[in-house]
Amino acid sequence: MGLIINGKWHDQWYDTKSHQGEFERQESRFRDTISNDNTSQYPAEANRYHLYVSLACPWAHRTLIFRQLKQLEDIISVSIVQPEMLDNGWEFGEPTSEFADSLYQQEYLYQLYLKAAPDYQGRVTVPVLWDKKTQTIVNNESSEIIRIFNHAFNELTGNYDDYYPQALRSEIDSINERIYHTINNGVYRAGFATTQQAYDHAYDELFASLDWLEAHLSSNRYLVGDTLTEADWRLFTTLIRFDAIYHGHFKCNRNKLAEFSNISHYLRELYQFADVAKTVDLHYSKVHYYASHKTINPTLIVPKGPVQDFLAPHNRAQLSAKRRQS
Ligand SMILES: N[C@@H](CCC(=O)N[C@@H](CS)C(=O)NCC(=O)O)C(=O)O
Repeated sequence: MGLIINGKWHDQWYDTKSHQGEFERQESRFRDTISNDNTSQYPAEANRYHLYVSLACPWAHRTLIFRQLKQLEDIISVSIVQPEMLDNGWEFGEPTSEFADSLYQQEYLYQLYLKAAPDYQGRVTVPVLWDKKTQTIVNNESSEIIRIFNHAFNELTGNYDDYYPQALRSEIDSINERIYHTINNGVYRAGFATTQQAYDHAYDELFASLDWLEAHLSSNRYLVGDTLTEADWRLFTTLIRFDAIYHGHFKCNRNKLAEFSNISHYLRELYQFADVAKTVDLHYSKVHYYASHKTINPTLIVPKGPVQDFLAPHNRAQLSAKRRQS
């Protein structure tokens, strides 16, 4: 893994030394939007935009879920990078492989970043929302890409489902804030910490939030009452990887999620929602984490377990019924 400095790729692990052993996530650089106004720089058009993802990455996974939920599969094409992220960062496969760069047949994702911006400095991350027409990156920040997918193409698809409804925005934003810091990024802060203190701090905040979540989900079907929102999907992509990856690889091991009853049922409900299960690939995800992070797992051995059944029944519908009665 590495980053671009002055137009060249450098193989380099995260710099935690300058932050007392804490992992700090880099701000995303490309922050444009797509709108349904034809005069905008990036108007909503079918077959114009392309998504670059890794199936392992929880941030990229959010965008795949929104592509699925909002019925954008025929309008927005996708390329998937290879699971391992090694000395050259994210890599593509041979042009005939399932991991090919179907647009430019490049070898590495960093080449795409340099194509978009020859002056780009920093880490090369997925997801990337690419404009085939102007050949540049529209946006590489998952929280913004999902909002683009939530509404920009509604008139083209006829799908008006809204996961960020106006009336709930302030509640969604404040839940997102807590979950981003302590859970989504919290597992990374624990796993990439290079001092005991930084790890302990991230671990404590993570499990305090999971305890809060378990209690919250005892009387709320979703994060924001009875309405399924983007806050749930943002959380889902971390929860689904938790027992298979973060519990062992990132040392988030006070409990397995399977030990939290409400969280487990909630997770199964989300997994079983529409075609969301099609976006989940835990084998590929395990290969990415265990076989890429040499500093954490030097043998690069990928564990076989755990055995999990996300298709087992869940009890979440009873909760909405109960709320209606009370
Ligand atoms: N803020 C970004 C974060 C994306 C991100 O960090 N992706 C990881 C994969 S899970 C990545 O590509 N990391 C490469 C690196 O850090 O060098 C987003 O949410 O879109």
